[in-house]
Amino acid sequence: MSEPAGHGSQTVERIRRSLAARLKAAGRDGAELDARLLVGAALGLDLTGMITGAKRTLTKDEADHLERLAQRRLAGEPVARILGIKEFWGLPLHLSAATLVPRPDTETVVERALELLRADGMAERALRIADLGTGSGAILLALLSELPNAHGFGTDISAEALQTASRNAAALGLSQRTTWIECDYGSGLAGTFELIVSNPPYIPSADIAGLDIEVRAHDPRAALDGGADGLDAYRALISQSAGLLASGGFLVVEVGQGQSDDVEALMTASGLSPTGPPKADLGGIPRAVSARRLPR
Ligand SMILES: C[S@@+](CC[C@H](N)C(=O)[O-])C[C@H]1O[C@@H](n2cnc3c(N)ncnc32)[C@H](O)[C@@H]1O
Repeated sequence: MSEPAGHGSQTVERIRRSLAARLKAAGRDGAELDARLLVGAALGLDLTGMITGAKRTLTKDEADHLERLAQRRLAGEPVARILGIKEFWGLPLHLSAATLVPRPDTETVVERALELLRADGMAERALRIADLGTGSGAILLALLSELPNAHGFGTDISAEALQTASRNAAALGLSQRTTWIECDYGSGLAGTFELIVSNPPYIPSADIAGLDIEVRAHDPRAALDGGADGLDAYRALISQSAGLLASGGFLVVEVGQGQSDDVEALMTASGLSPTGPPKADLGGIPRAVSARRLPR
């Protein structure tokens, strides 16, 4: 058993509050939640454990462990990277150095895809779904969790990202309905798909140096860099998708701020028909652009 920390008054509650104050003073967003997550991780406590154990004193080992995690957060590392896990669509997803931390905005792509399939009565069908640039598998696994008869094909140029996605599928009991393929967007896929989704890299190369340290230093560059105008990935994957969509199939992609018109124009130029205005994220920014290969 380790010695209690020498500070005497380092109770779970006090150290959580003091860590939140340090994170706030350092200008880190979400300081309260981050402090709770880091204390929970260092002490192996869930929310209930933190409430019932609020008055207990930390051991020196626990205090040292927490301080190491705190220093990483104070230096700008996102909590999801420190913990190695992030919740997306209510699903806990493991991360690796090769995967983007899935963002809440990306749930807009999942919502739009489900709306389109459900409006068309397709949700119960044995759909084939492709996710181009799948990363942790976030979008694909969220869709499979909602569509009981669908099979998902996730592609990525990163073998390490695909290993992480495959591990996430196994942890969620979805392995049987997934196939992971290392290739350039849709180039390694065969057959046709009722739904293709993608959240590709879309940051213009020159803008990356100006991003917050949490993104610039901790998300993989291959997940961010969209080329000179940010649209390189869309040029590649939209024309590929037009050839892979089944008749009546949908393409839904995430876009960066101000990119929706250009991406819609690329879809139209590839013979796809927009399915309505882009779906906005919670901040009101057009985020999910969708189109359909019209049934002949
Ligand atoms: C913005 S991240 C999105 C990851 C995940 N879909 C999500 O929403 O959290 C883009 C992903 O595309 C992958 N990628 C980049 N270039 C690619 C290419 N040429 N072909 C396939 N995947 C690519 C990256 O490795 C990364 O996993």
